[in-house]
Amino acid sequence: MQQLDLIGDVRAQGLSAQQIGPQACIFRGFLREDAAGFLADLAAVLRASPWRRMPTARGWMSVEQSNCGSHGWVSDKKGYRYSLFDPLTGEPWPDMPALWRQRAVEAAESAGFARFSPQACLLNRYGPKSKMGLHQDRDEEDVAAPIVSMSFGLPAVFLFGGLKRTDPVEKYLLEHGDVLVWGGVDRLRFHGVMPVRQASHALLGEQRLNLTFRRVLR
Ligand SMILES: O=C(O)CCC(=O)C(=O)O
Ligand SMILES: [Fe+2]
Repeated sequence: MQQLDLIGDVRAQGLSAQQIGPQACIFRGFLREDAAGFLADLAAVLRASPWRRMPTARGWMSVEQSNCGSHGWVSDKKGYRYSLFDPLTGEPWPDMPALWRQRAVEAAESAGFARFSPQACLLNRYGPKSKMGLHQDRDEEDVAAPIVSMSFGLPAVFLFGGLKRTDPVEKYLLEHGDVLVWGGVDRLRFHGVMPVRQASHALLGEQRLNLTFRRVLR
């Protein structure tokens, strides 16, 4: 089993890495210096593909979502899938900003996943009380690639379960600037987000933003 081998390097850069599974790791404050750059890019992404709430077979997502990259994750009454086009505009999704891609690739590499090449970035916007139920990320054909997840704004409690829905879950606080990477033997673990507590973040106000970078096709 491949273990994280670059935690030493990350620490040397003044960042702390918290291993939460054999191949899962939280890099605390990884994006501390990048928030302004990410927010500038976010405005451009959202001009092309605005926030929207997606329907599911059983109701509505509690988060607002968008995508950038060549592929975007979409949900409707028929189910979940990746699409080359934004169903709201009929246009391709906006490009993945270079800074976002670069930091996602660096985080993956720091967690032991070299040559990560994401095709999709799903954007989630959590207002107060928004949550995400336990699920697996399994709409991607390529589960050899990790998921890289970036958090900004209000903190949230991330639930990290096992490979079965009924396995016990661990709880980790994800804060502004944290990056979580999970892959390999941890790639299909159930996970979710507890309802975000109402508060105001200095930069982002009453919201939490989460970006997940995914390799869709092999
Ligand atoms: O918001 C998060 O931290 C996780 C989001 C997530 O699991 C997803 O978009 O599939
Ligand atoms: Fe997920």
